[in-house]
Amino acid sequence: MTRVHVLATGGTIASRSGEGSGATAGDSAEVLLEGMDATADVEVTSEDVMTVGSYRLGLPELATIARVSRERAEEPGIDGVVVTHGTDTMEETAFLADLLNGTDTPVVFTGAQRAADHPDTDGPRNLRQAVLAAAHPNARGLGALVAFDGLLLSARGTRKGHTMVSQPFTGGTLVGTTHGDEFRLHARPHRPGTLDLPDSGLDGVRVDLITAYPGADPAALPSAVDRCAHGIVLAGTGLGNAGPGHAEAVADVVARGVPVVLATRTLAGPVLGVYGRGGGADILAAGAVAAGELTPFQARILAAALLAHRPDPHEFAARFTRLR
Ligand SMILES: NC(=O)C[C@H](N)C(=O)O
Repeated sequence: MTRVHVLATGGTIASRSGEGSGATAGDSAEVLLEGMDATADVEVTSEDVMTVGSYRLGLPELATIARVSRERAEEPGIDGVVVTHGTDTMEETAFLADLLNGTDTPVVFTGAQRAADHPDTDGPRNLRQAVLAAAHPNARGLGALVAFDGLLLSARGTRKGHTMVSQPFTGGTLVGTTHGDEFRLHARPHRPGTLDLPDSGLDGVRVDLITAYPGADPAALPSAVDRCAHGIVLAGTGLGNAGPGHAEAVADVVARGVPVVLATRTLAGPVLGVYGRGGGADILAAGAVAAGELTPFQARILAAALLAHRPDPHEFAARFTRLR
């Protein structure tokens, strides 16, 4: 019999309104599975990793979740792993899990937009679809995925694009769809490679995200380094541009040994060094590494995972460019 192992981490799928200051995560994996309709032919086991809203997570917790997901994926008796997680930062943890997953066993993230005690909660349905996708033979080798409201998206490239609708995720590759108990594979996601974390995980690693906007102060870059950032992601405008002073600020922090990744705050498309006068061409010439098509949030996760190994700047640039 196919076995799927569920890792619960919290989020709205595990939250109830209760009394007091708003919904909080509290339901265990066991409670989540009690609310889910049984799945014929799939044995479901589970464990609790943590029980928090994903807006409270830091990099060490992301590393814990991603590592446990990989360890379970490596277990011979487990055919698929499901991670229940808050939607706010699912795109970060799922991408880290994708980077770490060198096995053929899929790791399928899911959650809910409406709390467990909401009359129209979407959690049990999403969980069931995630379990069925994780159990499916066609899901093998797909890395980490996000199953939500009938769609299965690649972890790489996806982002939360709406605060409250039932399908909040956008971007990424549409890998498959589920309809009832039927799962269909449409495409295989682009996965350029995997990596390991050191024993210390992401403890102590700091990567700051700085956004370009009209009138933005380029001093945000050196002050991030003063506050001990090991790396910076600059979310530029459009193709990866920023206003006066940013290219010089990039050159300054790169000279101090702190890598800068140039991403775009635009929803889709690659970073390209097209514009001068401080635009992307100058920022890349100042030593920034292009994020390619990675979102700023996922570029930050890749940068953190690489910086955990304390690479020299050339090694960082080469590994980032290979895995982006
Ligand atoms: N829908 C959700 O799961 C949002 C929740 N606040 C979280 O990210 O934990």
